[in-house]
Amino acid sequence: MKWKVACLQMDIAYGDPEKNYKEAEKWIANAASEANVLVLPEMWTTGYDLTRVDEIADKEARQSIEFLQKQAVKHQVHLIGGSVANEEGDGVRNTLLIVDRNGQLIHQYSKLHLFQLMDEHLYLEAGKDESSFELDGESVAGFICYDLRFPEWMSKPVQQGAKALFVVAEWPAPRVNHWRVLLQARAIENQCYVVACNRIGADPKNKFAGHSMIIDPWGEIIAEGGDEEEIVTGEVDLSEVEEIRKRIPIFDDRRPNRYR
Ligand SMILES: NC(=O)CCC(=O)C(=O)O
Repeated sequence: MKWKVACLQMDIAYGDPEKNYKEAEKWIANAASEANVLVLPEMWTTGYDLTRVDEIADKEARQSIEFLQKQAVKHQVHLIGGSVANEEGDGVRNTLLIVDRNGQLIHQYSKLHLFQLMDEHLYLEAGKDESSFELDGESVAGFICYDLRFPEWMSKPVQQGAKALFVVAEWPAPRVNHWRVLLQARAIENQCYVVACNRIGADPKNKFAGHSMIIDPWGEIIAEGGDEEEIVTGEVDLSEVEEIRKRIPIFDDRRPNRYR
């Protein structure tokens, strides 16, 4: 399976979902002419306006799901639909929405690791979902920002067959070095593609890094964004994963009973 992927490295209006839906519509239309799997950033409907999150979160993510379904069908693209503030019965979660080109919501994943430096633990609930899902019959997985610092969590779907890991983020500029190195490390240690979309711009507390990245299973950077709004595109050829896993068979050589 080959995909042309695009990371929508967009700015996000703080606490203004209606403006963000309008902007995202333009971004999706532009990216759809270049790619068939589009990735939006973390919390793209609201940004990190957490003090108002009860007011502006999307109820059961309904409006966001409907928006993504309409865009996916209109442009015939799969949408790794970034994450949104999702108000569920027992609280608000940071939820990644995956919609395929037929408009089916094929998976939801709520962020497991809440990032205390950005107050997530004060306003959000941790998720309970698995990260893996199938896209065009291929096993892949989706993660959200701070999850990137937890290699055991990111390798879990890979042990079960995932060949590509999607990451959506609002990763601040002062730690861009961590972002780049960790993404490359996750690709190398899991011998899989990593497709990571980070926002750009600033909110009242943080300036964000951009530098969305598409990395192959050997750890080579196929494409990387800079410090501006842009669409970062690259080709993902999943047959490469098998090739690399044969070259250095780390999954055969693992000794899990010695790791605890
Ligand atoms: N939105 C996030 O989870 C940010 C994570 C982050 O900045 C980090 O350093 O980790």
